[in-house]
Amino acid sequence: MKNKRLMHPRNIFRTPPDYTALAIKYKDFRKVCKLELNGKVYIDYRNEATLRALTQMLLEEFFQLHVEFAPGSLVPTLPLRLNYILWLEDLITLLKLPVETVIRGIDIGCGSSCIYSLLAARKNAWHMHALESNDGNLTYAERNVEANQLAQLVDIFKQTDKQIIFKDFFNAKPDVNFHFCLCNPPFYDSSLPNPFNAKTRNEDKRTPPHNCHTGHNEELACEGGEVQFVQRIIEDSELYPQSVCIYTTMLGHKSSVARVMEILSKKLITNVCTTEFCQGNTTRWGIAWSFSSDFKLHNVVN
Ligand SMILES: C[S@@+](CC[C@H](N)C(=O)[O-])C[C@H]1O[C@@H](n2cnc3c(N)ncnc32)[C@H](O)[C@@H]1O
Repeated sequence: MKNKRLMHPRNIFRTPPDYTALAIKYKDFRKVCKLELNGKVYIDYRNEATLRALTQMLLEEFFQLHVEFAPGSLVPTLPLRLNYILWLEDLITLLKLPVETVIRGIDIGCGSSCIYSLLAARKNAWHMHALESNDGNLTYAERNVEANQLAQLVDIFKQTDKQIIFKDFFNAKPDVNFHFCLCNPPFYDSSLPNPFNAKTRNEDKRTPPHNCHTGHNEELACEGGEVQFVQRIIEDSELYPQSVCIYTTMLGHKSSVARVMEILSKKLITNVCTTEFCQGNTTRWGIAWSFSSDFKLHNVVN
C-alpha cells in the first residue's frame, strides 16, 4: 500500500494477527466477521459492533484483559493505544531509573474502557492513576479494573470539574510524584456549529478514515477542541513542574501539533519532543514536555 508507514517496532500488531484463527477461537468476534470466498476473514471497520468485538477479542487474546465498554461510548483501537504505551516506555528509558523503580503514571480521561491504564498495568506493572469526569465512564472504568484484578495497580479518580486537570488530584496526593502523564483528549471543538463534520484532514492527499466514528459527544468534544484541552494541561503543568517528570499528550489532528508547540515555545518550555503514531491509514501525534533539565527529551527507537 502506498505511503503505508509502520507501527512502533515493538508493536505486536505490526504483523497482522491471524484473524481466521481468532474467529475460530472467539465466538463473539466470529459473529461480527464475514468469511470471504478465499477463506479469509473480512472485518468491517466501519461497523461499531464489529469494532467493539474486535477490540475486546484482541485485549483478551494478547493481554488477557476482559474489558466492557459503556453503551455508546468510545471504542478504543488497540494498535494506537499500544503505540502510545511503547513510546512512553521509550521516553522512560531516558530517565535512567534503577530497574526496581515503581513507575507511576497519570491517565487523563481514562474513558469507560480505562484502556491505557489497564494496558500499562498488565504489560508493565506500572502504577496508574486514571482520572475521569463522566459518571457513566467512571462506573465502567472501575468495573474493568476490578474484573481484571488490577485494583492494586490502577486507582480511579473522579474528576468533579471538567475544566480542571490536575488541581484536585494533586491536592488529594500531595506527596506523590509521577514519572509521566498521558492523555487522549477530546478532539473536536464543541463551540463549532457542526463539530464532528469540521474538515480536519486534507481530503485531496489522504484516504478517508477507515474506522467508524464511536463515542458520546461529551467524550469527543470540548470547548476549543484538543488544542484548548492540551493548553489547560500545559498551564496546569506549569503550576506543578516537579509533580510529573514527563508530561505527554496525544493529538488527533496534524494541524494541532504546530499550535501546541507554539504554546510550549511561548511559555519557554524547551525540553520537548514529538512523535507520530502510525497505524496503517491512521496517523496520530504525540507531544512530550518536561521541566527537568536532568535529561533531554528525544525519540528513542529500538
Ligand atoms: C477521547 S476520550 C479518551 C478515552 C480513553 N482514554 C481512550 O483513549 O479510549 C476523552 C475522555 O476524557 C474525559 N474527560 C474530559 N475532560 C476531562 C477532565 N477534565 N478530567 C478527566 N477526564 C476528562 C471524557 O469524559 C472522556 O472519557
